[in-house]
Amino acid sequence: MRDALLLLTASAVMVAGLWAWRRWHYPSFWLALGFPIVALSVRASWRRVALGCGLTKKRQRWWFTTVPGAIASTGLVKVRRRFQRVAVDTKPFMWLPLPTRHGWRVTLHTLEGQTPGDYADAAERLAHSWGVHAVRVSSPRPGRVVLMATMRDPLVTVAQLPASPELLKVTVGRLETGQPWVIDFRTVPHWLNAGATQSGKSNLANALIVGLAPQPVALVGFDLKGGVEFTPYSPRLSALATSRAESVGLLADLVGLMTDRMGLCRQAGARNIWQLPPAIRPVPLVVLIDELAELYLMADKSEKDEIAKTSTALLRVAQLGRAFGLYLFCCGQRIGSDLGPGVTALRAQCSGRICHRVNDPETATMTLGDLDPAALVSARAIASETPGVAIVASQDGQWYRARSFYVTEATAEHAAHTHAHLAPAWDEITAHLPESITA
Ligand SMILES: Nc1ncnc2c1ncn2[C@@H]1O[C@H](COP(=O)(O)OP(=O)(O)OP(=O)(O)O)[C@@H](O)[C@H]1O
Repeated sequence: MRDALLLLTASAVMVAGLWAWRRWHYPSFWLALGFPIVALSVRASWRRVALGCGLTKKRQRWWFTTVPGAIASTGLVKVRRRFQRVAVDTKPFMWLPLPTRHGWRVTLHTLEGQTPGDYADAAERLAHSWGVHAVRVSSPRPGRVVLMATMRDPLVTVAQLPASPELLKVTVGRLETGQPWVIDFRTVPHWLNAGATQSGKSNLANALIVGLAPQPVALVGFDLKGGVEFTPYSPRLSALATSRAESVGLLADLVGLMTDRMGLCRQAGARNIWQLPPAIRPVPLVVLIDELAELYLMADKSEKDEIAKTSTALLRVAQLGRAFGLYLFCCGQRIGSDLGPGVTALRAQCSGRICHRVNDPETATMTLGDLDPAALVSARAIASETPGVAIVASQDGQWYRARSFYVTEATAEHAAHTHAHLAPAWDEITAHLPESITA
């Protein structure tokens, strides 16, 4: 019976392999030999693995068992086989593994009382048992979990940045599942991008600039590192603030712009700018902030007022900006409550979270917040040899390991110069604002 099942499984995985080959043109070795062997060994060892990883449940079953019987004339105890109810370990039902680009995936039926969290807790144990790089858990519907195994780290090398033709949507890298890592501002309007120095934050901002530069959007920069990061991209930026004083003015403009767009939407009976007719729809605006902490740090008390204004304005943009086409991408080495209550409130508004390599667990905790604790462990494990690798809280509500495409400053600068003619002038954008705001 067991052999027949294995034979059936082998034939099915061969068919699955052929299908995958036709679809993705797999290397024939993995298809013809590697995957069927792996799939068979996964199926064959599932009982032991599930038992070892604590994923089985005791169930009462009718079973033939051996029980001691009468004492024979030789003095030995006779044994009898009896059909009786006993508690046996039951494993979750496993479907056939299917090949994926970087390994395989398999669907399981959860046992009563189990949740996807139980499988997520066991993911590391499963990865070690199967000898794979990582196992990720998702749950497409109640009662089912999908285990996605990656054979080796797919983030060691990632390909080149592809074109991003869709408005406000940029493919910035690759997820460890092999899928593209997409930053879609219309789905997740505000993002926090944290990481220690040399962890790849600016590289990600470069990827965004290259992706957004050919699109009909206005880009606004806040570069409190004295402008060293964003000044080379100024041809494509509609406005750039490089000091605290300039930031206060630019943020006041942004708040004014938001209020103006609110009025426009109200008059047209629209809930957001996307419901306005294209002829009167204002241009969407992506605000890139490098070194967020610089906006909040206070050298002496004289800066208190400026910081309060900055903090309030930025929070208002984060709270109300989405409907009026204002999107935030905030980068920083440390984004914590020690910078003041403004940062904590801003963080709560940013549902997109990216955590590169960090130096301390608190930064990972502050960035990834209340995500699965495994995400924090993963963030802490990012090696300094792999800049650009990050933990991303994605729009599907899950977290992923991902790596941005390598985009040099020269590439971003070239994109900024090539598409400079698409940068709307700031005076044009703010033309309707009252003098008191733009002054
Ligand atoms: N995705 C990537 N792939 C390969 N190399 C990368 C990647 N991202 C960054 N790097 C490398 O890491 C270096 C540091 O990256 P980056 O300047 O983006 O870090 P950072 O976090 O902005 O540092 P800082 O805070 O000091 O400005 C870059 O010079 C680049 O060579």
